[in-house]
Amino acid sequence: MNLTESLLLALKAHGARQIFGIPGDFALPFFKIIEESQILPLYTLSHEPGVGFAADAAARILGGLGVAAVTYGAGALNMVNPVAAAYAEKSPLVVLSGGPGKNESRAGLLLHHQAKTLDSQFQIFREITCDQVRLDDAERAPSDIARVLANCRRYSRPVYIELPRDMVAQACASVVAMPAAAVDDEALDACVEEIRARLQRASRPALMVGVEVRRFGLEARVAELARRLELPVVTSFMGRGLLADADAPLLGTYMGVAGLPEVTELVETSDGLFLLGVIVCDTNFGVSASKIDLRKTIQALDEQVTIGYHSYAQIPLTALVDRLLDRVPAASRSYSLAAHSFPCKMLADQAPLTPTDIAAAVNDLMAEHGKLPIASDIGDCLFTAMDIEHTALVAPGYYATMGFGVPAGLGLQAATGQRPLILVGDGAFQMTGWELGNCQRYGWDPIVLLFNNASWEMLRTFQPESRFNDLGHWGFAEMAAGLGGDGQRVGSRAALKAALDKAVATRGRFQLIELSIPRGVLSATLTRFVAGVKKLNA
Ligand SMILES: Cc1ncc(Cc2c([C@H](C)O)sc(CCOP(=O)(O)OP(=O)(O)O)c2C)c(N)n1
Ligand SMILES: [Mg+2]
Repeated sequence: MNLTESLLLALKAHGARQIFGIPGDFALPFFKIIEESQILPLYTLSHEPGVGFAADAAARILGGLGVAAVTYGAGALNMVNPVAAAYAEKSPLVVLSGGPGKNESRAGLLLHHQAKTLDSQFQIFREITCDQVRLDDAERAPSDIARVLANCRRYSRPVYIELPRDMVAQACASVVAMPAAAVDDEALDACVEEIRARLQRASRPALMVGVEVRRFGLEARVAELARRLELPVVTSFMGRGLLADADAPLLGTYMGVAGLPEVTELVETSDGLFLLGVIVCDTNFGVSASKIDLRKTIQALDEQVTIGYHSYAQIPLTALVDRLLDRVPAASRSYSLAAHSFPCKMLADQAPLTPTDIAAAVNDLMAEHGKLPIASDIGDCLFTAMDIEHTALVAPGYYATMGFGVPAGLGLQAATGQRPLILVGDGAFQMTGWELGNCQRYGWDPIVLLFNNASWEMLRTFQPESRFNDLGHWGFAEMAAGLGGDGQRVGSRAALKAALDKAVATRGRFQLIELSIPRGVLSATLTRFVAGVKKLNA
């Protein structure tokens, strides 16, 4: 077996199900082995940001590893932003980069794709990954790969693997997975007992679930725990979509002043707020009407549990949830809450479109045809998603990079085989929407809702006087056919309903519905968000 095959088998054993990539001369040798070995399917896309976002989304939706394969220099450095997004949002993404062979630097020439030194790329990725390795020693490679992939899964953060092109076909032993890190049983018990005592003492305990619950595949167990503890559950903004299909007392998504009043009230008045796998960041908490005193909460994140002024170290979320379930008796009755009612039954008349109409039309579509997993870009399309029924959702809710939506939708379909719904603004579509041109080769057929307000509208809400937020009119619908799909521009509710019905009925080609939204017409959530931020900053 050669080094690349050993690596591919290890990736598969650690939960990778496909590779997204763009080759280059430094990567051709290992791409050849990927293609010929058929250990993992390879999907090439058109621009490395799309490769990174697609691989990230595949990791998020499957709870496995996402794999992004690129060439050295121009390819890998083109993907820094998606890897940084994966790091910030705790997505287990593996970056495979080709690299110069051992002797190439000895010729004394600068190499093409070299930025500063031959090691610069490695140093850049050190900053946005939790572990890195250059596979320049076939003897050491199996243990190096085992360590790096174990850390990728354990910390749910990206890792960087550089494959010098003179190493990829070297004979190499298979990789033996590292055993899971030991957990101190007594510390775990003490931590669980203290959490239970805190929750029992609280008069208004509540559970907030965040991204780590999905990253470690804990949704069903956390739903069971919420039922047993009889805790109302909310998701963080980033955690939207969590527990969508679980039998859990889910109240909604916490968004402070921008969110549902009953959710805001529950979270901000709770005297026993249990943050499970929640990243404590501004998009999750920045819009709190009353500053939540985090010192009064229980926070479990990054293998640490903080209660008040003290912390328990090395308590993985899985071990914590499992031990809580061991200690909390099964519920005698099923505990559920009145589900929040979302906009629905859109009136299919000639009225112009608003984001709330779009959410209602999507809810009607899902009520009739079943839920669709959603990949959303940032912008008002993501705020609109807060009015869509709970369903699997991948979105860069915290790192907030544009360009995620379309490639992430392709990643979802590659990973799950399910047809996704993609929500994207016109500005973000201009960045990576062209990846739709790859759908035909792979038989992907997402339904794309393109929110066209001819504007960087989110920016305009903060700085309305700036004309540079005007994007002008791009004929996105007309471009769809050239990319191998079907496009339609709609400006009324009736036209939207008809376009969605046609899209659902058409399989095998992506369906792009360009939604003409009048300037300044915002979703209810973004309207509340902007008003809330202005009030908090006043
Ligand atoms: C890669 C990238 N570049 C720039 C930004 C800044 C930015 C926003 C965030 C605040 O940083 S929101 C926004 C406008 C988005 O426009 P569009 O996709 O059309 O959506 P909408 O019209 O709904 O706003 C920009 C440019 C970003 N988030 N990501
Ligand atoms: Mg826009």
